[in-house]
Amino acid sequence: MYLKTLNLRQFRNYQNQNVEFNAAKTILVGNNAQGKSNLLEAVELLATLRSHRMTRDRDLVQEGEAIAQINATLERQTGVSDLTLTLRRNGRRSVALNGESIRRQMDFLGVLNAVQFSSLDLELVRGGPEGRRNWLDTLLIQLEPVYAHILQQYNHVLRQRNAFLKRHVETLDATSLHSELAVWDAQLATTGTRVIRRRDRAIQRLAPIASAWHASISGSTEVLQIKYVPNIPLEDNHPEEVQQAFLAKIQQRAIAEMHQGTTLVGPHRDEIELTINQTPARQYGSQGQQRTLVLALKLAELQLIEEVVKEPPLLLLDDVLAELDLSRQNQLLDAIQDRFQTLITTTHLGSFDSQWLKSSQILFVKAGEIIPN
Ligand SMILES: Nc1ncnc2c1ncn2[C@@H]1O[C@H](COP(=O)(O)OP(=O)(O)OP(=O)(O)O)[C@@H](O)[C@H]1O
Repeated sequence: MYLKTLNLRQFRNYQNQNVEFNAAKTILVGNNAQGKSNLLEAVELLATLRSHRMTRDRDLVQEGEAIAQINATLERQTGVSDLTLTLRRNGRRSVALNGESIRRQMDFLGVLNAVQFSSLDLELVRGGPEGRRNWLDTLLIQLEPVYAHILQQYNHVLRQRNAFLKRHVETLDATSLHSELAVWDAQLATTGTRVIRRRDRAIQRLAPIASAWHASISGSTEVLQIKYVPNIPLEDNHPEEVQQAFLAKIQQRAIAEMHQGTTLVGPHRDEIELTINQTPARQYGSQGQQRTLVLALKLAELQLIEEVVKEPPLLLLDDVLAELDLSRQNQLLDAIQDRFQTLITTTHLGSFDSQWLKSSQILFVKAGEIIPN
């Protein structure tokens, strides 16, 4: 797939900016805080309706404005699509495809696919499980857009169950609490099972690809394993069995839940374990080795999305090339070649190979404006 144009209106520090992409690789150059990452973030939003920066919509809308709009034309094997995402300070969003407004956001997801890679991704190794769950969920949204809906339903039930626990844990006796909770338990188990099974399937597919990339980058000296460790024990990926295990665990933890007034069981407490040579990646080795791991994950995401959607997704490289040593840079560049349309941000062109510079479109970014070369 190929992103042909992008228009940003009142988005972050862009007032009204058109960009035409005319090469497989576009390098956005500029000093810090000029708007390079903002542009990549806009593309990420079109692909996933999420931003890895975890910002609220009111931060995406330009200061002093009520509405921001991101518009793009995208060429796919099936034809050209026009995507529009409108963001509002009050958090309400609307999406349109080819000028027609779309009611369900999941019908918008899956039109543009992109893999985003920034230095924040190192948190996948160093940070807590929430970051890894978010990463996997964002990938799943692109592999199966219906997952966005499934996750939303689960989170909705989870919030309501938590609110119920908080409200009633002190006012109801244990028997009434149990019987009322049973309704929420059933819904939590049904929606949660859908989340768990999809996360499991995605990791089953991603893990071998990531391990292969990792072996190739590290010269086979290190073995990367990615393991889905669901909060509900998962014997096999059968819906009834997962659901039963879910309900059994809720029973086990009932006293603790009442004591703490919050839901302690379910995929909001899942972990995705990353190990290198059987040691947790967080504890294993240098920053360089952790970067190799993240690079392997990103290359695996690219490959898996391509396998599933049958077209190469875009790659958004936010200031990461300079953080990789030369050999890893070359591994990445070899893997990309001209197959994946790539948008790259950098503060200086010095770290780029001259072949790359020759074949790339170079755009200068200054204070929310793009100045062509
Ligand atoms: N809602 C907003 N309204 C106006 N300006 C904004 C808004 N959100 C962010 N900005 C501005 O955008 C700029 C940050 O841009 P961005 O994060 O894209 O930086 P960058 O060019 O990628 O640089 P770096 O290398 O530091 O990441 C800052 O000047 C910030 O003040």
